[in-house]
Amino acid sequence: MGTKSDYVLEVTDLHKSFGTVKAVDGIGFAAERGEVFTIIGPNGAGKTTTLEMIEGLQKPDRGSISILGMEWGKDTEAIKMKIGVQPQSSALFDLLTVEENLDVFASFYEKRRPIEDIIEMVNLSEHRGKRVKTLSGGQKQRLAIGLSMINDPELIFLDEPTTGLDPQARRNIWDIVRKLKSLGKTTILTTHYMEEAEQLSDRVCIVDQGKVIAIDSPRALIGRLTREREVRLTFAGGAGAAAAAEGAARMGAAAVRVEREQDRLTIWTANPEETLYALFRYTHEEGLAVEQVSIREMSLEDVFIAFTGKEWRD
Ligand SMILES: Nc1ncnc2c1ncn2[C@@H]1O[C@H](COP(=O)(O)OP(=O)(O)OP(=O)(O)O)[C@@H](O)[C@H]1O
Repeated sequence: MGTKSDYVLEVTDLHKSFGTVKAVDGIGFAAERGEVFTIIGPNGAGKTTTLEMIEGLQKPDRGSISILGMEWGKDTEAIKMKIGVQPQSSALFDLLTVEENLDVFASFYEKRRPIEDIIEMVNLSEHRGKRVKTLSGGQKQRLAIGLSMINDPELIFLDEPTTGLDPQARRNIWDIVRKLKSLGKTTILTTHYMEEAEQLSDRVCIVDQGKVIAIDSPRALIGRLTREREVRLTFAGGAGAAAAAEGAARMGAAAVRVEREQDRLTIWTANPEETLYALFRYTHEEGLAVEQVSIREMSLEDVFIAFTGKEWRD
């Protein structure tokens, strides 16, 4: 982590307005070589506009973008050789086969990754001779990612590669992102799926209203949340047993808040272990049977809600 030369992409104070709408309002970040860097944010946060400026498709009103030390305008052709942008599915040639699509895209570049390699990497060996129009949504997305790799780029942009795919198809795409990482590629990802961001990202950048709200690893972001955990218990003895345990839980020093609904007890505590230890000692002494117990882990979704004040929806 850290020295300036490790940055593959540096974005500084980026601005872009459409009329009175400030789509991007001072966004800055730097992505390190080999990491999966994910931008998440609510609809309209400015993710696509940011990516399109980085990809050279839109011109910023203000701010700078450095890609492998190069700049759009000065080093345009050189940048194009070094980056890979996943095309929209609609940009694929429907009547051509998987292999023919790769051939066409390959013809745009001098430096190429062998097509054989790519087909294997995106797991399309069995479908190489099929026309694009006969492929499933997930297969098309895999081909699109394959096309972004055709020039063997160092930096790859995947804009919502799994949107609309079923869970298995999404996981197949995750495998490809992990393979890219194992090859040492840097991936800039956007997604609407929190679980995906949490699973795949080395670092996550939360964007809201054109601004960066937080950047860190999923673990570190979750760690910034309050340390309280939610502990839930149900009791075989029903509401009476839960009420007795509720009294005991309220006596415990670690519990911040206790709620009971029928036979279910919910305790918010900064120290779940201590809380449970004290509570189990009590239930054991009183002969109360605990039926179920769980501690809810904080997720990236909780982080998102805490930082943006907005509910998340897939
Ligand atoms: N070409 C344009 N003309 C006018 N307004 C635009 C244009 N492109 C984007 N905007 C506005 O800029 C804001 C940011 O849009 P952007 O598409 O970058 O957000 P996003 O985070 O990618 O959203 P989503 O998650 O819905 O894809 C929105 O308010 C959007 O309506």
